[in-house]
Amino acid sequence: MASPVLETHGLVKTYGHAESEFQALKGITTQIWNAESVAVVGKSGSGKSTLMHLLALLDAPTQGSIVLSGQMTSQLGAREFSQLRNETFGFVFQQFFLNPQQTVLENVTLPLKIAGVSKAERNRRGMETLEQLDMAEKAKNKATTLSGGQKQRACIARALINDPTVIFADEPTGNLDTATGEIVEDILFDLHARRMITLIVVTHDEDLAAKCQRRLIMQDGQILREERGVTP
Ligand SMILES: Nc1ncnc2c1ncn2[C@@H]1O[C@H](COP(=O)(O)OP(=O)(O)OP(=O)(O)O)[C@@H](O)[C@H]1O
Repeated sequence: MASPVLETHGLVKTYGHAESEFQALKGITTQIWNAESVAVVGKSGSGKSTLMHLLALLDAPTQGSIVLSGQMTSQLGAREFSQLRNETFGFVFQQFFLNPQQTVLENVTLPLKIAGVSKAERNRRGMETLEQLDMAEKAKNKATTLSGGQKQRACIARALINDPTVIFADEPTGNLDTATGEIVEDILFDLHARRMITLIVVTHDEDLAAKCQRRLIMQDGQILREERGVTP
């Protein structure tokens, strides 16, 4: 039977203090199942990115809890917390977040460097992953010399390098033209299907959301409703 990879219980996130206080999430209880694809959709300001940041352990909730593979994350120390995040999650962002001073290979292998993997092993695994994404010949290029689609493929390679359980993609095609965006979508859904990677996508793009098995529709810091099924 499927088990949740992530569960949230009564998740509240409040930004600011006193008069400027704003409740961006108002008590979210949900599950993300192992190996499913989920889109988080809703109007601007509805809380999508805030929810993603909490699920990805990039930020802490004001109230409520997050359980990752059965483990209550609030009980982890800071070091365990970042180690778990580095080992379990891969990230693909609209803005790429590649270091322009570094080569593609250095960018892609950064999560391994953080995990303390030797340089030889980093380079071996980096090249293997770049080959899978048809990017091996760009390994020595500086990240700035890549096209948008190539940058996003480098980001997907970086997201994959630690063999993650979950990939978080925040508007992954937002900076790409339609054709390039579709190639990137195909890569992400192919990885999801072949490697059983859980895919959590935050997007305004209805076509992209429709390709996910489930959609969480957010409004004013709450999940308004859920939709299931992939639109053909
Ligand atoms: N650091 C912050 N300080 C104060 N308010 C914040 C902060 N981050 C987000 N907010 C507010 O929380 C609400 C939810 O923001 P969030 O970025 O999660 O929305 P979103 O649905 O992802 O929006 P978009 O689609 O525009 O990216 C918004 O009203 C936003 O202004």
